[in-house]
Amino acid sequence: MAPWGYSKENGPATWHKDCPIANTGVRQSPIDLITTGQTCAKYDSNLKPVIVSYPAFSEATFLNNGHSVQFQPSAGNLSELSGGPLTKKYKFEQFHFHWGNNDSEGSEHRVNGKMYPAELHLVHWNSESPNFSSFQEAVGSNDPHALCVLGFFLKVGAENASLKPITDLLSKVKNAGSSVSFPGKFDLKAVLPETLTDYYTYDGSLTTPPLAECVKWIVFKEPIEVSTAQMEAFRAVDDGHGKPITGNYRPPCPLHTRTVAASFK
Ligand SMILES: Cc1ccnc(S(N)(=O)=O)n1
Ligand SMILES: [Zn+2]
Repeated sequence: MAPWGYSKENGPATWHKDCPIANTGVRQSPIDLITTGQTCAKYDSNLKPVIVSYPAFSEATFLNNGHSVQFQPSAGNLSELSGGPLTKKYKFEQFHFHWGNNDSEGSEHRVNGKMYPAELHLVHWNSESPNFSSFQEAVGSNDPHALCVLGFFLKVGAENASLKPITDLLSKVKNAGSSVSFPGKFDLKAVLPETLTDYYTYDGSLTTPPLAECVKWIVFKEPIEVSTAQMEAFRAVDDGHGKPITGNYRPPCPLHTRTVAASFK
């Protein structure tokens, strides 16, 4: 079968052929984050701020893998995540983005049905587990919280100077399969809001194949601003079939018996 993607022929509605869990899973991601009514996110006063320790990365690869662009530091990176709903320390693996071809679509998670133009995912794996010692092993571990992904919505506004080194590099990885070694240092901490206190959290999955149900999701309420030009730079990245990646986001999945917790009222 052709590798998965986001076109009619290989998009989310076809993924079940290679990944049955797409249709049979009961904790699939993304979801629509509902804030009022019956199945809405429930305030949990025990939820603490998320703590990130992200020393500036000095060595990383920026890759267009045909379905997203990802920033992956070398194995030696010491970036860590803890706090929030987590009971363990997680190691940073990579970050990547999901976006649409216009400002009314692009994010994977939605808030009361609203999509943002893009969503940033910071992927981490539990570095304290006795059952695995790498990201790939974590994905295959069946541990319900092997991974933790931080999701940040992007909205159009002022230019984001902290993300500029990334958006300026997009033209260098226009072709699918192309990658560049990231020039100089990148300060991911500067991209994020100061305080990581207001978020939704729930048990879910990877949003692309293998769709493994091993992710503790933490989706932050406050969007990050980027300029129209920065959004346009994402929309010029190609998918390997001579077309721009137009909408690399999976539609929302059923909540089933899950509940969503909110760290804020
Ligand atoms: C690294 C990775 C693989 C698959 N899916 C995801 S995602 N979109 O759930 O963060 N991340
Ligand atoms: Zn993602």
